[in-house]
Amino acid sequence: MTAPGRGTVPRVLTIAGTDPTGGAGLQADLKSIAAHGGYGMGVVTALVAQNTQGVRGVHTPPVGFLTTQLDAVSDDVAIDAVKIGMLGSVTAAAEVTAWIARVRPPVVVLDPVMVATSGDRLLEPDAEDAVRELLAHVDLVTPNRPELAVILGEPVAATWEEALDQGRRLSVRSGVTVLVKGGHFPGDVVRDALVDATGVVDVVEGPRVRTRCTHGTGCSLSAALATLHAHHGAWVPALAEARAWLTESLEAADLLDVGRGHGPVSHLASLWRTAAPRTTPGRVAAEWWDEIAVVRAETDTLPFVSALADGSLHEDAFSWYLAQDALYLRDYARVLAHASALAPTPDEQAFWASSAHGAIAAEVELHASWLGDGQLFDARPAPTTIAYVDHLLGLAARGGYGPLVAGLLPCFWMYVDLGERLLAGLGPSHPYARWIETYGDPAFRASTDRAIEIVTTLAASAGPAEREAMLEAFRRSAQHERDFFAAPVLARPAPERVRV
Ligand SMILES: Nc1ncnc2c1ncn2[C@@H]1O[C@H](COP(=O)(O)OP(=O)(O)OP(=O)(O)O)[C@@H](O)[C@H]1O
Ligand SMILES: Cc1ncc(COP(=O)(O)O)c(N)n1
Repeated sequence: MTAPGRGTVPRVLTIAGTDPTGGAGLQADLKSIAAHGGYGMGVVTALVAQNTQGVRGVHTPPVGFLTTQLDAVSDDVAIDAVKIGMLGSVTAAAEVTAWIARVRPPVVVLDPVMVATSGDRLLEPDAEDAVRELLAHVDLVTPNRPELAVILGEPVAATWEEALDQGRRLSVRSGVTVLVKGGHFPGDVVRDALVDATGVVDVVEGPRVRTRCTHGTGCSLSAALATLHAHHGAWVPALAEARAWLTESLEAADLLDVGRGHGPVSHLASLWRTAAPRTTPGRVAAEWWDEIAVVRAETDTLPFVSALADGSLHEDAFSWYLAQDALYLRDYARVLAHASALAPTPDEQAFWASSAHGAIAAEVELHASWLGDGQLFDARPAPTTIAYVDHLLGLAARGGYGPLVAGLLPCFWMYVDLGERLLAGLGPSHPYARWIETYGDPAFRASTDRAIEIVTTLAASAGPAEREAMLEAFRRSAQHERDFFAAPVLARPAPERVRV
């Protein structure tokens, strides 16, 4: 989706009553205007305490305040289109008529709201004449089947053809284009027709959507038409586009799960379908974990990991691995300390500092308890150790906090994952139980969860380039983890032994 250029977003004003549940009236109009690429503005005629089940009360502010609202908009903003919905009273209708006559907005659509879907009246009976007078000042009127009859002072049309005929006569009488709406006629196909005074009829058909959620369809359609006319400059393409949108919005309506009566349509369903999915820390975590699925599977099947799991790992190979781990931890601790230095918050600074302390303490512990004081072992860093450490030191040198902490994450995450699984299958006399317990430890899990939280929260709010750089650092560290586990040679020839 490209950003709209200057002057390409029509400024559309709705003059309507309210619906605090957001399905009809002014709230629905604003969503509809936005869904069609318009800038929505709203002047309130009446406050309606209603929900999807019915109307509980109507509060009409003094009509003088309606005028103040209308003037506040027109004194400041160039209006491209107006939609008029619920007027409620004679005085409100007369006031809006006077304002329209004065301001002469380029396009005016009148939805002559009289009765809600629930059956509650939204227009005082004596205001019907005032609505008829307003007709002379509008470009399109969108009555439903009963409203068409009331405006003409005739019985409700029994058939679609009768409704079309009523629409034609209303257009001749008022000089206004009439949208005859077929929502109230039975059948699998729903028809709407634009009828003008010359007798031209343009019918747009669509499937009837099987849903109870039709609250506010008339409001939403008329607001869509006002906005789309500002885009297209004509009613027929505006209606075709609005109808296709309304069908999609009705199809998605049940998913909203709003209210227990006639729910609202899903005004933004089409945008939500095509918009990029929202990035959340949880989604980043799931995607990144999935991203290294192959590397994790390769790690799990390494001979070293299998032998460690069943306890058959030769002591020499384990010692060699531990020595590499100790060498790695020295630099890993330095890089964690670097992350602490770059951290944007005291909390994160403390976390990385404490992790740095944990890593170097683990190195000291490895020496003391596993490698033995004065024990000889091959202490030169293996190529895999050098490569992993160089990758992390490179991230630290480049100075970006995001990629750096993303690169630090696999050492937490892959270890805790492996440690927990090894711990779950640990037999009673496993020779490396104590070492495995370090990584399956709940405290290490808690640190890992915090590291995941920090990194994924950062990635979720980062721009695409930064997020990709973070993912790349994470991916490469995961590969280094795998290679680190692949490095020990299980049946080792007598190694060259030096003292650390
Ligand atoms: N179930 C449905 N499936 C498809 N389109 C529908 C359905 N119900 C209504 N519509 C369409 O919604 C629009 C409004 O129709 P309707 O004739 O119900 O007007 P309304 O009574 O003014 O609406 P409201 O429910 O807001 O009072 C029309 O375009 C109509 O064709
Ligand atoms: C403020 C206001 N305006 C219009 C309607 C009609 O919508 P519906 O007929 O779908 O209830 C309404 N219920 N409330």
